[in-house]
Amino acid sequence: MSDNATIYYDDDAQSDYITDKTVAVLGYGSQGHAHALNLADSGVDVVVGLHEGSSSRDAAREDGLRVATPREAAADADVVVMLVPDTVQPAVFEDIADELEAGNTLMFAHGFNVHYNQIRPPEDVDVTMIAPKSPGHLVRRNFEAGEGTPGLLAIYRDATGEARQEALAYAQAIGCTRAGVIETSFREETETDLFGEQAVLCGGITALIKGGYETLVEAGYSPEMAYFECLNEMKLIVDLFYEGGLAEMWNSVSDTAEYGGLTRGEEIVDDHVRENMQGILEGVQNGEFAREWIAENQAGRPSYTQRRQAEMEHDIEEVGAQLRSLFAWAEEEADRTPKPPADD
Ligand SMILES: NC(=O)C1=CN([C@@H]2O[C@H](COP(=O)(O)OP(=O)(O)OC[C@H]3O[C@@H](n4cnc5c(N)ncnc54)[C@H](OP(=O)(O)O)[C@@H]3O)[C@@H](O)[C@H]2O)C=CC1
Ligand SMILES: CC[C@](O)(C(C)=O)C(=O)O
Ligand SMILES: [Mg+2]
Ligand SMILES: [Mg+2]
Repeated sequence: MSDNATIYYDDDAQSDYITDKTVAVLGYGSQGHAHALNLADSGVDVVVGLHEGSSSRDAAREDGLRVATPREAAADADVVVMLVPDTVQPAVFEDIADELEAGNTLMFAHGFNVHYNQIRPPEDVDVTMIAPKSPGHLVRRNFEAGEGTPGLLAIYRDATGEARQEALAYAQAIGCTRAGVIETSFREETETDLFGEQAVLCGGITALIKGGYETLVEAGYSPEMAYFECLNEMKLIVDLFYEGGLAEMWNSVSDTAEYGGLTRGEEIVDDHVRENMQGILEGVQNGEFAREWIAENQAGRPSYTQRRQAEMEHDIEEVGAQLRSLFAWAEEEADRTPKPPADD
């Protein structure tokens, strides 16, 4: 553990810094529904802010929450949490900005818009972040199971002198201090999060899976074999990392797999791949990725739409859907798995 890491747990938080307040959760998607429901279960007064035509309004109401427009919710609240997609946050901020009063808090779960100057919050408002290091649906699932989700805390502006205590109380209310909350900055959270999702967690891993699958299928092996080997078993291997680090995985696999993996892994992720990772990190640090993503949205998302479609049409998706429907637990899983938002 690095000497200067500050990690907070339940005992470090005083719940009344958030239970005495009204929190407006703007958005009811992956993070929004999890924060709103966990806060409400922790005794916080929550209002969900969604635009009039929002398809999430019914879901929030059915879950027993009060729903208003983002402006009304912000006007009612002491703490406003931006949990709409990063690309729509600047417009939502413009809409609610004059409802923020001195001493209120504007909160984020990711620093993109503050770090890249797409949102400039007023000077007299606290600006904080509690960023769960997890997809939102697991933030809710873990909380309901009595477990926690690790998170990050960052203070961009402490106008009231109480920003840290309030953010910690919020982290406790959504279950993050059960697992541990690390203090960081908006810059560090933004850059590491973007790098991680591009190079490793989302981009890197899907490219590795598809590369392995295509290599086997092109060599004449059956798509079903390739699917199980390169995608399905990935989850089982990652579960071992999660439980006990790299060592638990290496202990659990055969010596043959361990020797093959230790000798061949670095042939795959070689110096060239590491140079590419450096390039991705530089693009995040110098703002090139942010400018590209903002321009992509301004242009109506042409590249995003085309790449997303191609991903959905990859053979591995068809084979996977067929195989998963045969799993004995498929029906139970389908009931438990939250549906993704329709258009995102
Ligand atoms: N996804 C995740 O697990 C993680 C996300 N984050 C961060 O959390 C934040 C939220 O991300 P995420 O949960 O993925 O977001 P989602 O894409 O899941 O948010 C969708 C929600 O936002 C609403 N919404 C969309 N457009 C607008 C608008 N113009 N005005 C008001 N509401 C709108 C949607 O309503 P409707 O149904 O009407 O479209 C829906 O309720 C981002 O900053 C993200 O980086 C951080 C950690 C992990
Ligand atoms: C890994 C993707 C993520 O950063 C997350 C779930 O933490 C995101 O932006 O959704
Ligand atoms: Mg993340
Ligand atoms: Mg992210």
